[in-house]
This record gives sequence, C-alpha cells and structure tokens, in this order.
Amino acid sequence: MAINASTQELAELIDSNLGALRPQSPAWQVADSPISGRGIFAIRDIEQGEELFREHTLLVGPTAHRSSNLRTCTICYNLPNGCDTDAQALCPSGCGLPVCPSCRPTERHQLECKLFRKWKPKDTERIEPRALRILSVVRCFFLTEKQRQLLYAMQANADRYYMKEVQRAADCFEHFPHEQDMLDYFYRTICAFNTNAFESRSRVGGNEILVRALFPLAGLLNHHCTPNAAHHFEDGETIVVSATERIPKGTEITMTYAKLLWSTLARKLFLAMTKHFICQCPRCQDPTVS
Ligand SMILES: C[S@@+](CC[C@H](N)C(=O)[O-])C[C@H]1O[C@@H](n2cnc3c(N)ncnc32)[C@H](O)[C@@H]1O
Repeated sequence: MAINASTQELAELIDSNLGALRPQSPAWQVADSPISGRGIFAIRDIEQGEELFREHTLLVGPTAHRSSNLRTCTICYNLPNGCDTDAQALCPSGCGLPVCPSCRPTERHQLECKLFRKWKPKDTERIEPRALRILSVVRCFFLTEKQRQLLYAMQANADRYYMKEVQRAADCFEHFPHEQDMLDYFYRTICAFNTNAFESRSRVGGNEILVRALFPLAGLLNHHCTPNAAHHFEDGETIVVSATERIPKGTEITMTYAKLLWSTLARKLFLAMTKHFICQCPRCQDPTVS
C-alpha cells in the first residue's frame, strides 16, 4: 500500500511523536535502507548494551489470544481482585469491554465505551475475544491528525486475508460500521499492524499481559538473522531498544523477526509466510549454514 511520506517527512513525524522520550543527541538516524525501504542507522559508534531509544506506543490493545487473561483491564492492564467471572470484569454500561472500576470514568475508556455501545455488542455477558482483538485497531479513530499521518507513513503490506479480522469482529456487533471509508481505514491499520506490530508479554503489577502494539520508530527496524539490537517492553506500552553488540558508525541497526535458533529454512518460510519477504541477509545466503 502506498506510503504517504518521504523518508525525511517520516523522520520528522517520528521525532515529534517521540516527544519527551526523544534522546537529547540520538546515536541513530532514519534513512533509506539497502535491506528494504527505510531503516535506522548508527551515526556514531554504539557500545554493546547501550540503550538506543525508548518509545511510547501509537496504537496498542490486547492480543486476546487464548493464552492471555481476557479479564485484564483494557486501559491499565491490571486484573482487579476478586474478578472471577466475565460479568465482574465487563464495563457495566454494556460496551463489552473489560475495564477495572478505577478506569471506567477515564476519558480514554469513555470514548471507546461510547463507540462500542453505538455498535451494540451482541453478547454483553461474556468477553468476546474477536471484539476485544479489534480494539487495538479501533483505537485508530482516536488518533490526532499528526498521528494519522504517521500511521499512513508506515509500511503496510496488503493481504486480503487481513480483512477477515474485521469481518470476525463485525459478527460480534449488531451495528458494526459498513461505510467504505471506515472499512478502508480499518484495513489500512490492520495492514500496518501486520507489517510492523510487536506482540509481547510484559508484567503490569502482578499480572502478565500479552499485547500487540505499533511503534513508528521501532517499526523501522529491518530484520536480520544476525541482528545487532533487541527490544523489551516496559509497562505494556513502552518499548526499549538496545544494542546487543558493538555497532560501528554507519551500520544499519537491525533486529530479528524470527527465532534465531530456527534453521535457515524455517526462518525463511516463517518470514515469507507471515512477513511477506524473502530474507537476503548473509546468513540466509550462506549454503554452508543450516
Ligand atoms: C517492520 S517493516 C521494517 C521497516 C520498513 N523497511 C519500512 O520502510 O517501513 C517490515 C518490512 O520491511 C521489509 N524488510 C524488513 N527486513 C527485511 C529483510 N531482511 N529482507 C527483505 N525485506 C525486509 C519487509 O517488506 C517487511 O515487511
């Protein structure tokens, strides 16, 4: 899908989106990549273990996978004490979203609550994973104009199968929107998620959560089968990227999208099927490495 910004414009949007998290003098810059599209490059020698940046998410929501606790609050990620049934976890207004009592009055929940009630969930007694999973995408409606520009500047690989996620969510509501411009915006956002999102476990309070999140800067890290950087999540909404080895000035900063212990064939198949590209890195090109 077309990207609506030059590399320079993207770099500026990312800069302003980082806000207070922008490093005083970053060790990196955004530039065109010989691997693919845009990437992040060291502009000075970087030491092993050095923190490169931290970034707050643009869009985030529960993965709603079977292995996650669906009763986790959709705003603060805590699991309220004594929350033994879906009914106890759900917002009493009938929006179908699990939210803890302290987050119910927040503006963030009120906006989502109003939208979901307008769409009218079919089942208000049970937490519906398909409706919960679409929340990260629905949040694109609450982005500012500048954040929308950033979303549209991100690479978004198209795949007709992705529309299934919208269809599955639509089945959970009486009045899910069907206007073409809304569906196009959903689709674009899902494509951006599937191209760039990080799915990660992290601990919030005593609760282990599983979210998928979009980070415009971290999303620029291209894949390498011998990467020089890695990430971890803090508080479910912040990503921290650090160098795993010394990175000389001018080198592209990369991470892995696959498991490094997998064989070359397994990594190639995984990247082709889930990320839609054939990895061209030296490790994948070396016939003596399995
Ligand atoms: C998360 S984005 C990375 C940033 C992207 N280069 C951009 O310009 O926005 C992932 C996409 O980048 C491309 N990509 C990343 N690593 C690659 C690699 N090792 N070989 C080929 N393409 C790669 C693929 O098109 C993939 O779908």
